[in-house]
Amino acid sequence: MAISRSDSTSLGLISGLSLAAHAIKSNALDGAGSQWRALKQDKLFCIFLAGSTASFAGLAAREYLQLRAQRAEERRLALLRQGTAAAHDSKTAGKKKKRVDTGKDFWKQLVFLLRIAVPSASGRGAQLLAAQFFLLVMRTLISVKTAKLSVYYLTTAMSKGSWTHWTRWLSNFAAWTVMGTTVNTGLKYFESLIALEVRDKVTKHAHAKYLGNSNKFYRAALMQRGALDNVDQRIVADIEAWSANVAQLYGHSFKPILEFSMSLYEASKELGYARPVALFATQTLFTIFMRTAVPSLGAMVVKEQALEGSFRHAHSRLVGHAEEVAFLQGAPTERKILDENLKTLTGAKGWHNLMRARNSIAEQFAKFQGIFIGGVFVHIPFLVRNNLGEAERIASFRSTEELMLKCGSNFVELILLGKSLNELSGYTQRIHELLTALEDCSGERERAGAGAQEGGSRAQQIVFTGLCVDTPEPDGTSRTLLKDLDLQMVAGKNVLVTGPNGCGKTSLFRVLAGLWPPAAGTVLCPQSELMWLPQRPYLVMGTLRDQVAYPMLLGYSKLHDRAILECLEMVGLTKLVEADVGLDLTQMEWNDVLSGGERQRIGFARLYFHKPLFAVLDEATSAINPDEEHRLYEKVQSLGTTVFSIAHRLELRKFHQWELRIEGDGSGKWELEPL
Ligand SMILES: Nc1ncnc2c1ncn2[C@@H]1O[C@H](COP(=O)(O)OP(=O)(O)OP(=O)(O)O)[C@@H](O)[C@H]1O
Repeated sequence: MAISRSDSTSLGLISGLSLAAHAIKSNALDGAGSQWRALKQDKLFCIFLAGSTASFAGLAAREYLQLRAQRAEERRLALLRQGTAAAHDSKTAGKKKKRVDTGKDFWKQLVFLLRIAVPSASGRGAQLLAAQFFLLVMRTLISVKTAKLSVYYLTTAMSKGSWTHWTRWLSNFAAWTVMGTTVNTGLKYFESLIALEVRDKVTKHAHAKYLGNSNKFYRAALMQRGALDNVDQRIVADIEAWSANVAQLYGHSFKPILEFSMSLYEASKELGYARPVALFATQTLFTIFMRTAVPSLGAMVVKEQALEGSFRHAHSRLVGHAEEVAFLQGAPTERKILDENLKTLTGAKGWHNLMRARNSIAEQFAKFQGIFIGGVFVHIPFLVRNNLGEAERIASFRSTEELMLKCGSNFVELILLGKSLNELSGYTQRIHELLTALEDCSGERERAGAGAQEGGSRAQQIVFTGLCVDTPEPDGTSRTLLKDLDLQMVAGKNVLVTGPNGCGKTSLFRVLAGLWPPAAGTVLCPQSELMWLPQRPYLVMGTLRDQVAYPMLLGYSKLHDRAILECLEMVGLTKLVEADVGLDLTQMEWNDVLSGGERQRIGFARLYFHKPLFAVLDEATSAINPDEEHRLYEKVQSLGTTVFSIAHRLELRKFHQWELRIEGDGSGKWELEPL
């Protein structure tokens, strides 16, 4: 099969190209004429071509004009909103857009995330990557060998009419088919396993940061800005897309590298190295030039994911407030809000698709240019070679051409990996931003923690010393709620906190719990001995038992059932314990099946169950009738829990020894009086 290399390369590159140029010059008219004649003979095809081109162009123009109008309207609205949070967002989004590319930052961020995804060289992730690598090498071997042998045998069989060669082709084809199918299936399977493994590791890492000991999820919810907006979207959707992209890129970057090198090696046996090298140098230059014309896919991904997040958030809000909206008959308004969100999302995606089409033109052009130039480089030596029989010439040409085509398409694939990396950079930035922002929250927490320290040996009391509390305004401007508060709270001395709405009653306890950092001063508090009962107690997904034991999750364990039943009895909720299922009773959403008063009673049952030394009762009995309220308070006292209460009802004063009155006039003034 092989022809001597000196034969094939005896024609120099330049002289070969000048021969080709001469041939084109002499036959260009003939080429164009033959195309024209072929078209004229096929009128039906011409009509179809003209019709479909016209309708495509019409549709594309309409889409373009619509999207342009929509973008102009969005820009106008953004200008109107200037100075508001929305304008702030769009400005920061604009800044972000510039930063998304595959530069140095991207590689740093990617390495940072990959270290989380594959933490050790012997772990499951590394094993999967190694297995995938061997499969990739195997597939490349199969594909390169098949290309060369198959084409050679088949072309020889056809040109010589040789059954022997045809049978060789058949057995070769059958053998490689079985192997190829197995390897390709393995590759797909391992790609999905890698994607899952990467997602699992990165998501768990994000969960650990988000839901670690320091209430970062609370800060994330509080500071819904920048990297902490749509945390759910980033953790659920972005990490999933990033993992799938990484797994796909791993396979798709090794494959072209391997296939390119092996095909080039095989083809060089016929063509030498000069032609392929010249070919790929041309292609590199061409592709670099084309890439300057394409937009940044990373920036598009960032924007799209942010809009997806907002759309999802709008839906979640409706689910969370379904009852209020239904009472207010707000469905048409909510629909408008959701449709507006959808419109912004589809508008942005539509525009991006148009930009991607530009990208695709550049890509397709690069591919066809590769095939064209590749073809010319391979065609010339065989066109001028006279020392081969017809069958031999065709067989050698076809098998070499096949290899060079493989080389070419892999080379283009390799260069176009830039596109996939560009898309990946969008997800990478969003996830990296989130993890870094969660890391930064620690600073806040440390500052908060500096205020709300564990009491140590003084664990039987809560002490505020020179405490100042400011609101954490997202734009950096804050208001003073409390100034220089000195208060020592000892066991058995309950404090009633009063003041006008918004004066900072709850905020004082946010600082006490370490959720907000104090503006100045310190708080000493036995955190593990403090419990908070809000107006709307949180109900966890789980059994009735879990509602009482929260934050302990007992599930179906009956270990504490007696105590839990007693607590439910004390708050008058034994009716919830159904005869057949008992405390195993589970509801999809407890908030939907319990009334406001029942929810507050669950809160008290929880308090009785845990018996903390201190508790903050923040309007915790607002939905309970006064008689019951008294009994609940008496029980709290008898269990030895000292309380801070925020309450407006005068009847509750008798359960407290002190009143802390906050002025709420912006001066931060307060008064402490015995009751
Ligand atoms: N996350 C926040 N970011 C910025 N400001 C906040 C935040 N949470 C509360 N505030 C502001 O802090 C002030 C005090 O709020 P706080 O909840 O402590 O009021 P309150 O005295 O408990 O009021 P009420 O009696 O109505 O429950 C309010 O003006 C409120 O707008």
